[in-house]
Amino acid sequence: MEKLTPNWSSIESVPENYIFPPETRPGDIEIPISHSVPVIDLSEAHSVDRTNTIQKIIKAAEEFGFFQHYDAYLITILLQDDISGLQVLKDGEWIGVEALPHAFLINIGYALKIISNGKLQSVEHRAVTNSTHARTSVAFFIAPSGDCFIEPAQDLIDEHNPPIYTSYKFKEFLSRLFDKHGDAEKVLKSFEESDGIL
Ligand SMILES: O=C(O)CCC(=O)C(=O)O
Ligand SMILES: [Fe+2]
Repeated sequence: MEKLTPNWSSIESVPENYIFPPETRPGDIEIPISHSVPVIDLSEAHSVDRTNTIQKIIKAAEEFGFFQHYDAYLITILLQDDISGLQVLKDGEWIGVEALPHAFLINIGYALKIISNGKLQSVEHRAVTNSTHARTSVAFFIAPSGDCFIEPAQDLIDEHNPPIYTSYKFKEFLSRLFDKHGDAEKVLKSFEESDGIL
């Protein structure tokens, strides 16, 4: 873990040239409400004949976009073109993230949320298609290996900040995720110190 976050507690600011002044930052986009988003029961994906579920997902992805989820790994580095489509869920509402060409968008994954002892939040997000312009995005996932132990970084733990999560092997997270049919919230809860219930 020390190798992953060597100077964590001493980092206080972001270099100036990495910061866009507020007036040049992209804004939020208003999201039209859709009542026709399909709901697909992913528990069927465990049955012997998964083809039907997979076809439903492919069709929904083509017509609507990429379903809502949290990223599971450390960070996702996302490169978008200038067609917006990414949306994040905040206070129960979907907010469109205006695309910023030539910039990377960094999403925090669950593993990093745990390493930061809950200081860094993972955000629920989705990507939607639009009927007039094709959109391309490239996601690069930085993932721990399956045998890597994920736990709150020692530098962030003291008497006032007890660890919120237990230590676990990353492959254990992935296998619980499959057991819980992709419900990452439930899985994360099972790794909380106060919970520990599978
Ligand atoms: O295309 C996008 O903007 C998001 C893709 C995404 O969320 C993912 O690959 O995890
Ligand atoms: Fe994602």
